[in-house]
Amino acid sequence: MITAFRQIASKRCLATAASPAAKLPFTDNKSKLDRATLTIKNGPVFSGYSFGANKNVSGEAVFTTSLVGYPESMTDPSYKGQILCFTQPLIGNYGVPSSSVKDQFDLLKYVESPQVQCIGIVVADVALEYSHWTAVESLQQWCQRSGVAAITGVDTRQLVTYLREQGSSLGKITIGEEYDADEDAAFDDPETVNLVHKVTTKAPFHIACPPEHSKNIHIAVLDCGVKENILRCLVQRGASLTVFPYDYPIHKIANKFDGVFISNGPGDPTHCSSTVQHLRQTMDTHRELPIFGICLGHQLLALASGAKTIKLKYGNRAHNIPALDLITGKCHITSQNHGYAVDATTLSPEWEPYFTNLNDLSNEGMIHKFQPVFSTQFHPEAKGGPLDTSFLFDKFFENIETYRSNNGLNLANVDNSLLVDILPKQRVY
Ligand SMILES: NC(=O)CC[C@H](N)C(=O)O
Repeated sequence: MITAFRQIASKRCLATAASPAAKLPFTDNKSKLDRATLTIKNGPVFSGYSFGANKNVSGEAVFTTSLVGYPESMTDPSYKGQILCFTQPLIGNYGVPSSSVKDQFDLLKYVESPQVQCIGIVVADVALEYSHWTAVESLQQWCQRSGVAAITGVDTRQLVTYLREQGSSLGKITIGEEYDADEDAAFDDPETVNLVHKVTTKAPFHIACPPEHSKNIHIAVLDCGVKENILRCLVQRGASLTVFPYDYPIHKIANKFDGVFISNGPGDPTHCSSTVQHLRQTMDTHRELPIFGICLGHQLLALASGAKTIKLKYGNRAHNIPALDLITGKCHITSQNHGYAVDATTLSPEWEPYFTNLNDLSNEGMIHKFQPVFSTQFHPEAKGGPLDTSFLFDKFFENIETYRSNNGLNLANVDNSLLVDILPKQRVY
C-alpha cells in the first residue's frame, strides 16, 4: 500500500509540477469548486477542480483538438461512454445552447442529440461566465444537470502528450479531496460492450421532408447513433427519411428505398456483426442501390465488403484534418471523431480507397468500382467543423437521381406499402 501510495504521489507531483493551471490562475473565481482528480490507468494523475456532476466516472480518455463546438461534440453519440479532453484551453466561454429548440425540419437546431453522450470532460480552464446569443445556461450548469463529471485545472498539454505517446488509455474522474489508491483497478472500458445498442433508436421512425423541399426521395437510415446534422443534410436536400435501429434487416426492404445511409456511432465496429451481415446482403442483392456511410457507417461497410478495421493509437478528433481526394487530387479540411479506421490494404479488388489522411496516411474513405456505394471516415456534415466536403451528400443524391431514372422511378411509383405515416416522428428510446 505504501509503495502504491508513493507511486501515486510521485505521479501526481509530476503532473502538478508541470501543471500551473492546477494552481487556479483562472479567468474567473473558482475558489468554491470541489477538488477533483483525473487518473489515467497506469499513467499520470492530475489534480483539479470539479465543475460538473458530483459523480465519479470511468471510461476511455480521448482528446479533441477542435477549437469550438463543445456542445456539438458532447452531444455526438459517437462519444458515448468516453471522457473527452479539450485541448483548447478555455472552454465554456460561449455557454450552452438549448437542447430542445427545433429547426424547420423538426430536428434539433443546436445539438447533435438530445443529451450529453460523453460521461466526463477535462479542460484546462473552464469559463464559468459565458456570453452568446444562443446560450441558455453555462457549461457548468449543463454538466451538473446532465450528470456529467467535469474537471478543470488540468494541464491538458501534458495529458495529451502522454496519450499521444502512450496511446489510447482508460481514465477516471473522481470528485473530492481524497484519492483512493485501492480504486486503481476499477477502470471501465466502455468498448467491451456494444455501445451502438445503447444509442440507436429502439424502433423505426419517420422524418417527412416538408413539401417545399421535397424531391420525393425516400432514404433508409441505419441509426448507429446518428448525428442530428446528418439527418438535416439529407432532409435539406429533399429526402424523407425512415430511420431504423442499427441491426434492422435492411436487406429485406432495401428495394423500397431510393438509397441507404449508414450513420456514425460509438465504439468498435466489430461489435455490430449483424449489421455487417445485413449490409453484405444488401450490397449483394441490390447492386444498383445507392449507399453512403459516414464514420462508423464507413467502417461497417468496409467490414461488409470483407476488409478489416484497426484501432488507431490515439484516434483522430479535430476539425482541421487534411484528407486527400484520390479521384480529384484535391485536399479537403475535415471534421473527425474516431478511434478506429479501415485498413486500406485489406480492401477487396472491387473497392478502392477514396480519401487518405495526409497527417497519418490512414484511410479516409472508399468507393465501389461498379456500384453506387461510397463512404467516408471523416464527417462531411461537420457540426462542428468545416463544410468543405458537404458535396458528398450531393454526390449521394446524384447517385439516387441516376438510380431512379435508370429504374423508371418517379413520384407515381414510390412505394407506399411501408405505411410510414403511422411510424413515430422521433427517435424511440
Ligand atoms: N464518429 C464515429 O462514427 C466513430 C466511429 C467509431 N466508433 C470509431 O471510434 O472509430
